[in-house]
Amino acid sequence: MTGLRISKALTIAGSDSGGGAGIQADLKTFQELDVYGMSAITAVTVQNTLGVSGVYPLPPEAAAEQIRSVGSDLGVDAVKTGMLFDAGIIRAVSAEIRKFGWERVVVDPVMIAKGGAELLRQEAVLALKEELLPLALVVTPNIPEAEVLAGMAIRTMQDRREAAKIISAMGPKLVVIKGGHDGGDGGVGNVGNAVNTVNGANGEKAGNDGHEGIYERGDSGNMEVVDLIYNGGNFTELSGKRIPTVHTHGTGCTFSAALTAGLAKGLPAPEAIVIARDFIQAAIEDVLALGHGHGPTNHWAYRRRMAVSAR
Ligand SMILES: Nc1ncnc2c1ncn2[C@@H]1O[C@H](COP(=O)(O)OP(=O)(O)OP(=O)(O)O)[C@@H](O)[C@H]1O
Ligand SMILES: Cc1ncc(CO)c(N)n1
Repeated sequence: MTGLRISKALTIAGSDSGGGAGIQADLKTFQELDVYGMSAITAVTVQNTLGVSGVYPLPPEAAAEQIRSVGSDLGVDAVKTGMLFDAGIIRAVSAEIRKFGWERVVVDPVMIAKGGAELLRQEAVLALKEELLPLALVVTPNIPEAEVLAGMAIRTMQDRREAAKIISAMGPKLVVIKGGHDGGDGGVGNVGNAVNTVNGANGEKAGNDGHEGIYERGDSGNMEVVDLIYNGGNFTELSGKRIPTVHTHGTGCTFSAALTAGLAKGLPAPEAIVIARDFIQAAIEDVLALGHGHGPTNHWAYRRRMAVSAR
Protein backbone atom coordinates (compact mmCIF):
# COMPACT_ATOMS: atom_id res chain seq x y z
CA MET A 1 0.00 0.00 0.00
CA THR A 2 3.04 2.33 0.35
CA GLY A 3 2.71 5.36 -1.88
CA LEU A 4 -0.99 4.81 -2.48
CA ARG A 5 -3.32 7.54 -1.34
CA ILE A 6 -5.63 6.25 1.36
CA SER A 7 -9.22 7.51 1.15
CA LYS A 8 -10.67 8.32 4.57
CA ALA A 9 -14.27 8.56 5.71
CA LEU A 10 -15.81 9.58 9.02
CA THR A 11 -19.16 8.37 10.31
CA ILE A 12 -20.97 10.40 12.97
CA ALA A 13 -23.67 8.07 14.26
CA GLY A 14 -25.00 5.78 16.96
CA SER A 15 -23.55 2.44 17.98
CA ASP A 16 -25.66 -0.66 17.22
CA SER A 17 -24.56 -3.47 19.53
CA GLY A 18 -26.03 -5.96 17.05
CA GLY A 19 -23.55 -4.83 14.41
CA GLY A 20 -25.97 -4.47 11.49
CA ALA A 21 -26.71 -0.75 11.52
CA GLY A 22 -25.18 2.49 12.81
CA ILE A 23 -21.45 2.93 13.33
CA GLN A 24 -20.78 -0.79 12.94
CA ALA A 25 -22.48 -1.04 9.52
CA ASP A 26 -20.71 2.12 8.38
CA LEU A 27 -17.21 0.98 9.36
CA LYS A 28 -17.74 -2.47 7.82
CA THR A 29 -18.93 -0.86 4.61
CA PHE A 30 -16.02 1.60 4.44
CA GLN A 31 -13.58 -1.27 4.97
CA GLU A 32 -15.21 -3.41 2.26
CA LEU A 33 -14.85 -0.53 -0.19
CA ASP A 34 -11.16 0.07 0.61
CA VAL A 35 -11.77 3.24 2.56
CA TYR A 36 -10.20 3.92 5.96
CA GLY A 37 -13.05 4.37 8.44
CA MET A 38 -13.23 6.63 11.49
CA SER A 39 -16.10 7.23 13.88
CA ALA A 40 -17.62 9.82 16.18
CA ILE A 41 -20.21 8.10 18.36
CA THR A 42 -23.31 10.13 19.27
CA ALA A 43 -25.21 7.52 21.28
CA VAL A 44 -24.91 3.92 22.39
CA THR A 45 -27.95 1.79 21.59
CA VAL A 46 -28.75 -1.56 23.13
CA GLN A 47 -29.96 -3.37 20.08
CA ASN A 48 -30.24 -6.74 18.37
CA THR A 49 -32.25 -8.09 15.45
CA LEU A 50 -35.41 -8.02 17.61
CA GLY A 51 -35.24 -4.29 18.33
CA VAL A 52 -33.81 -1.46 20.40
CA SER A 53 -34.10 -1.87 24.19
CA GLY A 54 -31.95 1.05 25.33
CA VAL A 55 -30.63 4.38 24.07
CA TYR A 56 -27.79 6.21 25.86
CA PRO A 57 -26.98 9.51 24.14
CA LEU A 58 -23.58 11.13 24.70
CA PRO A 59 -23.23 14.81 25.59
CA PRO A 60 -22.97 16.99 22.43
CA GLU A 61 -19.43 17.98 23.38
CA ALA A 62 -18.33 14.32 23.31
CA ALA A 63 -19.45 14.05 19.67
CA ALA A 64 -17.78 17.39 18.83
CA GLU A 65 -14.49 16.38 20.49
CA GLN A 66 -14.32 13.11 18.55
CA ILE A 67 -14.88 14.96 15.28
CA ARG A 68 -12.22 17.56 16.12
CA SER A 69 -9.77 14.86 17.17
CA VAL A 70 -9.89 12.87 13.94
CA GLY A 71 -10.47 15.86 11.68
CA SER A 72 -7.41 17.72 12.92
CA ASP A 73 -5.10 14.70 12.81
CA LEU A 74 -6.07 12.02 10.29
CA GLY A 75 -8.09 14.17 7.87
CA VAL A 76 -11.48 13.39 6.36
CA ASP A 77 -12.27 13.02 2.64
CA ALA A 78 -15.99 12.44 3.17
CA VAL A 79 -18.30 12.35 6.16
CA LYS A 80 -21.72 10.87 6.88
CA THR A 81 -24.16 11.44 9.69
CA GLY A 82 -26.61 8.83 10.95
CA MET A 83 -28.40 8.70 14.30
CA LEU A 84 -27.94 12.09 16.01
CA PHE A 85 -30.71 11.74 18.60
CA ASP A 86 -31.22 15.31 19.80
CA ALA A 87 -30.96 18.96 18.81
CA GLY A 88 -27.86 19.57 20.98
CA ILE A 89 -25.91 16.86 19.16
CA ILE A 90 -27.15 18.11 15.76
CA ARG A 91 -26.00 21.64 16.54
CA ALA A 92 -22.58 20.46 17.80
CA VAL A 93 -22.03 18.19 14.79
CA SER A 94 -23.15 20.88 12.32
CA ALA A 95 -20.79 23.42 13.90
CA GLU A 96 -17.80 21.06 13.48
CA ILE A 97 -18.67 20.25 9.85
CA ARG A 98 -18.92 23.96 9.15
CA LYS A 99 -15.60 24.73 10.90
CA PHE A 100 -13.73 22.07 8.96
CA GLY A 101 -15.39 23.24 5.74
CA TRP A 102 -16.20 19.66 4.70
CA GLU A 103 -18.21 19.49 1.51
CA ARG A 104 -18.53 15.78 0.81
CA VAL A 105 -21.22 15.39 3.44
CA VAL A 106 -23.92 12.69 3.40
CA VAL A 107 -26.80 13.20 5.81
CA ASP A 108 -28.82 10.06 6.50
CA PRO A 109 -31.69 11.58 8.51
CA VAL A 110 -32.21 8.56 10.77
CA MET A 111 -35.42 8.94 12.81
CA ILE A 112 -37.07 5.65 13.75
CA ALA A 113 -35.63 2.12 13.97
CA LYS A 114 -37.49 -0.70 12.18
CA GLY A 115 -39.13 -1.81 15.44
CA GLY A 116 -40.40 1.74 16.15
CA ALA A 117 -37.75 3.00 18.62
CA GLU A 118 -37.10 6.74 18.44
CA LEU A 119 -33.55 7.44 17.22
CA LEU A 120 -34.20 11.17 16.76
CA ARG A 121 -36.27 13.21 19.18
CA GLN A 122 -39.22 14.80 17.41
CA GLU A 123 -38.26 18.27 18.60
CA ALA A 124 -34.87 17.83 16.90
CA VAL A 125 -36.34 17.74 13.38
CA LEU A 126 -36.20 21.52 13.07
CA ALA A 127 -32.49 21.59 13.97
CA LEU A 128 -31.87 18.85 11.41
CA LYS A 129 -33.58 20.90 8.72
CA GLU A 130 -32.08 24.25 9.62
CA GLU A 131 -28.56 23.35 10.76
CA LEU A 132 -27.53 20.17 9.01
CA LEU A 133 -29.39 19.92 5.69
CA PRO A 134 -27.83 23.14 4.35
CA LEU A 135 -24.40 21.47 4.81
CA ALA A 136 -25.33 18.27 2.96
CA LEU A 137 -24.10 17.28 -0.46
CA VAL A 138 -26.55 14.35 -0.36
CA VAL A 139 -29.45 13.64 1.96
CA THR A 140 -30.86 10.09 1.97
CA PRO A 141 -34.29 9.86 3.68
CA ASN A 142 -36.45 6.78 3.47
CA ILE A 143 -40.12 7.44 2.67
CA PRO A 144 -41.32 8.03 6.28
CA GLU A 145 -38.34 10.35 6.92
CA ALA A 146 -39.07 12.23 3.69
CA GLU A 147 -42.66 12.66 4.87
CA VAL A 148 -41.46 14.24 8.12
CA LEU A 149 -38.88 16.48 6.44
CA ALA A 150 -41.23 17.65 3.68
CA GLY A 151 -44.29 17.82 5.95
CA MET A 152 -46.51 15.85 3.56
CA ALA A 153 -47.86 12.36 3.03
CA ILE A 154 -46.19 10.30 0.29
CA ARG A 155 -48.48 7.85 -1.44
CA THR A 156 -47.38 8.01 -5.07
CA MET A 157 -44.17 8.54 -7.01
CA GLN A 158 -45.50 11.99 -7.88
CA ASP A 159 -45.76 12.74 -4.13
CA ARG A 160 -42.20 11.55 -3.73
CA ARG A 161 -41.04 13.98 -6.41
CA GLU A 162 -42.91 16.78 -4.71
CA ALA A 163 -41.31 15.92 -1.35
CA ALA A 164 -37.85 15.78 -2.99
CA LYS A 165 -38.33 19.33 -4.26
CA ILE A 166 -39.35 20.58 -0.81
CA ILE A 167 -36.34 18.88 0.82
CA SER A 168 -34.01 20.14 -1.92
CA ALA A 169 -35.03 23.70 -1.05
CA MET A 170 -33.56 23.11 2.44
CA GLY A 171 -30.06 23.10 0.94
CA PRO A 172 -28.72 19.66 -0.02
CA LYS A 173 -27.38 19.42 -3.58
CA LEU A 174 -28.87 15.95 -4.06
CA VAL A 175 -31.89 14.31 -2.47
CA VAL A 176 -32.24 10.52 -2.58
CA ILE A 177 -35.62 9.28 -1.36
CA LYS A 178 -35.08 5.56 -0.90
CA GLY A 179 -37.76 3.09 -1.84
CA GLY A 180 -37.33 0.32 0.71
CA HIS A 181 -40.62 1.24 2.40
CA ASP A 182 -42.53 1.51 -0.86
CA GLY A 183 -44.43 -1.72 -1.15
CA GLY A 184 -47.25 -0.96 -3.52
CA ASP A 185 -46.16 -0.08 -7.02
CA GLY A 186 -47.76 -3.38 -7.90
CA GLY A 187 -44.63 -4.85 -9.40
CA VAL A 188 -45.14 -3.24 -12.79
CA GLY A 189 -42.01 -2.11 -14.63
CA ASN A 190 -38.44 -3.28 -14.63
CA VAL A 191 -37.12 -6.26 -12.83
CA GLY A 192 -33.36 -6.11 -12.64
CA ASN A 193 -31.28 -2.96 -12.53
CA ALA A 194 -32.26 0.02 -14.64
CA VAL A 195 -31.95 3.78 -14.63
CA ASN A 196 -34.84 5.92 -15.86
CA THR A 197 -34.30 9.63 -16.20
CA VAL A 198 -37.10 12.05 -15.67
CA ASN A 199 -36.59 15.56 -16.94
CA GLY A 200 -37.54 18.95 -15.77
CA ALA A 201 -39.63 20.55 -13.12
CA ASN A 202 -42.90 19.18 -14.46
CA GLY A 203 -41.76 15.66 -13.63
CA GLU A 204 -42.51 14.31 -17.11
CA LYS A 205 -41.11 10.81 -17.29
CA ALA A 206 -38.71 10.15 -20.16
CA GLY A 207 -38.17 6.45 -19.56
CA ASN A 208 -40.69 3.67 -19.12
CA ASP A 209 -43.80 4.29 -17.12
CA GLY A 210 -43.70 1.43 -14.68
CA HIS A 211 -43.39 3.22 -11.34
CA GLU A 212 -46.60 5.16 -11.08
CA GLY A 213 -49.54 4.36 -8.91
CA ILE A 214 -50.89 4.45 -5.42
CA TYR A 215 -48.89 2.40 -3.00
CA GLU A 216 -49.18 1.28 0.57
CA ARG A 217 -46.11 0.63 2.66
CA GLY A 218 -45.32 -2.91 3.64
CA ASP A 219 -47.12 -4.62 0.75
CA SER A 220 -44.52 -7.19 -0.18
CA GLY A 221 -46.22 -7.78 -3.54
CA ASN A 222 -44.04 -5.06 -5.05
CA MET A 223 -41.43 -6.63 -7.34
CA GLU A 224 -39.01 -3.75 -7.57
CA VAL A 225 -37.44 -1.16 -5.35
CA VAL A 226 -36.96 2.35 -6.73
CA ASP A 227 -34.74 5.06 -5.24
CA LEU A 228 -35.61 8.55 -6.47
CA ILE A 229 -32.78 11.05 -6.97
CA TYR A 230 -33.31 14.79 -7.41
CA ASN A 231 -30.49 17.23 -8.17
CA GLY A 232 -32.49 20.42 -8.05
CA GLY A 233 -33.42 20.17 -11.72
CA ASN A 234 -33.80 16.56 -12.82
CA PHE A 235 -35.17 13.37 -11.38
CA THR A 236 -33.49 10.00 -11.83
CA GLU A 237 -34.99 6.71 -10.74
CA LEU A 238 -32.66 3.89 -9.79
CA SER A 239 -34.53 0.64 -9.76
CA GLY A 240 -33.56 -2.85 -8.75
CA LYS A 241 -35.12 -6.20 -7.97
CA ARG A 242 -36.90 -6.16 -4.61
CA ILE A 243 -35.61 -9.03 -2.46
CA PRO A 244 -38.41 -10.62 -0.41
CA THR A 245 -36.72 -10.85 2.99
CA VAL A 246 -37.07 -9.74 6.60
CA HIS A 247 -33.30 -9.33 6.88
CA THR A 248 -33.11 -5.62 6.10
CA HIS A 249 -31.72 -4.27 9.38
CA GLY A 250 -29.36 -1.41 8.58
CA THR A 251 -30.05 -1.16 4.84
CA GLY A 252 -30.21 2.64 5.01
CA CYS A 253 -26.97 2.98 7.02
CA THR A 254 -25.16 0.58 4.71
CA PHE A 255 -26.39 2.36 1.57
CA SER A 256 -25.36 5.81 2.81
CA ALA A 257 -22.00 4.49 4.05
CA ALA A 258 -21.26 2.97 0.62
CA LEU A 259 -22.17 6.31 -0.94
CA THR A 260 -19.85 8.11 1.49
CA ALA A 261 -17.03 5.69 0.66
CA GLY A 262 -17.43 6.51 -3.04
CA LEU A 263 -17.31 10.22 -2.29
CA ALA A 264 -14.19 9.71 -0.14
CA LYS A 265 -12.51 8.12 -3.17
CA GLY A 266 -13.37 11.21 -5.20
CA LEU A 267 -16.21 9.78 -7.27
CA PRO A 268 -18.93 12.18 -8.42
CA ALA A 269 -22.06 11.75 -6.29
CA PRO A 270 -24.27 10.20 -9.04
CA GLU A 271 -21.63 7.50 -9.66
CA ALA A 272 -21.20 6.87 -5.94
CA ILE A 273 -24.98 6.45 -5.60
CA VAL A 274 -25.11 3.78 -8.32
CA ILE A 275 -22.29 1.81 -6.65
CA ALA A 276 -24.02 2.17 -3.27
CA ARG A 277 -27.21 0.67 -4.79
CA ASP A 278 -25.20 -2.28 -6.15
CA PHE A 279 -23.52 -2.67 -2.75
CA ILE A 280 -26.80 -2.78 -0.81
CA GLN A 281 -28.47 -5.00 -3.42
CA ALA A 282 -25.70 -7.61 -3.00
CA ALA A 283 -25.77 -7.21 0.79
CA ILE A 284 -29.52 -7.91 0.94
CA GLU A 285 -29.45 -10.69 -1.66
CA ASP A 286 -26.70 -12.84 -0.09
CA VAL A 287 -28.61 -13.27 3.14
CA LEU A 288 -26.81 -14.11 6.40
CA ALA A 289 -30.03 -14.97 8.27
CA LEU A 290 -28.61 -14.09 11.71
CA GLY A 291 -30.65 -13.55 14.85
CA HIS A 292 -34.36 -14.07 15.51
CA GLY A 293 -35.80 -10.92 13.96
CA HIS A 294 -34.78 -8.45 11.25
CA GLY A 295 -31.25 -9.70 10.59
CA PRO A 296 -28.32 -7.63 9.31
CA THR A 297 -27.28 -7.43 5.68
CA ASN A 298 -24.18 -9.13 4.32
CA HIS A 299 -21.45 -6.52 4.17
CA TRP A 300 -18.93 -8.72 2.40
CA ALA A 301 -21.27 -9.85 -0.42
CA TYR A 302 -20.32 -7.03 -2.82
CA ARG A 303 -16.57 -7.61 -2.46
CA ARG A 304 -16.96 -11.35 -2.97
CA ARG A 305 -19.02 -10.77 -6.12
CA MET A 306 -16.41 -8.36 -7.45
CA ALA A 307 -13.68 -10.91 -6.77
CA VAL A 308 -15.61 -13.61 -8.65
CA SER A 309 -16.38 -11.36 -11.63
CA ALA A 310 -12.69 -10.31 -11.84
CA ARG A 311 -11.54 -13.94 -12.23
N1 LIG B 1 -36.14 -5.67 -0.08
C1 LIG B 1 -35.23 -4.94 -0.73
N2 LIG B 1 -34.66 -5.38 -1.88
C2 LIG B 1 -33.72 -4.65 -2.54
N3 LIG B 1 -33.30 -3.44 -2.13
C3 LIG B 1 -33.82 -2.93 -0.99
C4 LIG B 1 -34.81 -3.64 -0.24
N4 LIG B 1 -35.13 -2.90 0.87
C5 LIG B 1 -34.39 -1.78 0.80
N5 LIG B 1 -33.60 -1.78 -0.32
C6 LIG B 1 -32.62 -0.75 -0.71
O1 LIG B 1 -31.85 -0.46 0.45
C7 LIG B 1 -31.55 0.92 0.52
C8 LIG B 1 -32.08 1.47 1.83
O2 LIG B 1 -33.48 1.68 1.69
P1 LIG B 1 -34.52 1.71 2.87
O3 LIG B 1 -35.70 2.45 2.37
O4 LIG B 1 -34.71 0.32 3.39
O5 LIG B 1 -33.72 2.55 3.95
P2 LIG B 1 -33.99 2.72 5.50
O6 LIG B 1 -35.44 2.53 5.80
O7 LIG B 1 -33.38 4.02 5.85
O8 LIG B 1 -33.19 1.55 6.17
P3 LIG B 1 -32.91 1.28 7.75
O9 LIG B 1 -33.69 2.27 8.54
O10 LIG B 1 -33.29 -0.14 7.98
O11 LIG B 1 -31.44 1.43 7.92
C9 LIG B 1 -32.18 1.56 -0.71
O12 LIG B 1 -31.19 1.68 -1.74
C10 LIG B 1 -33.27 0.58 -1.11
O13 LIG B 1 -33.54 0.64 -2.48
C1 LIG C 1 -27.62 3.07 15.85
C2 LIG C 1 -28.61 2.93 14.75
N1 LIG C 1 -28.56 3.81 13.72
C3 LIG C 1 -29.45 3.68 12.71
C4 LIG C 1 -30.42 2.69 12.71
C5 LIG C 1 -31.43 2.60 11.58
O1 LIG C 1 -31.28 1.47 10.87
C6 LIG C 1 -30.42 1.80 13.80
N2 LIG C 1 -31.33 0.79 13.87
N3 LIG C 1 -29.51 1.94 14.80
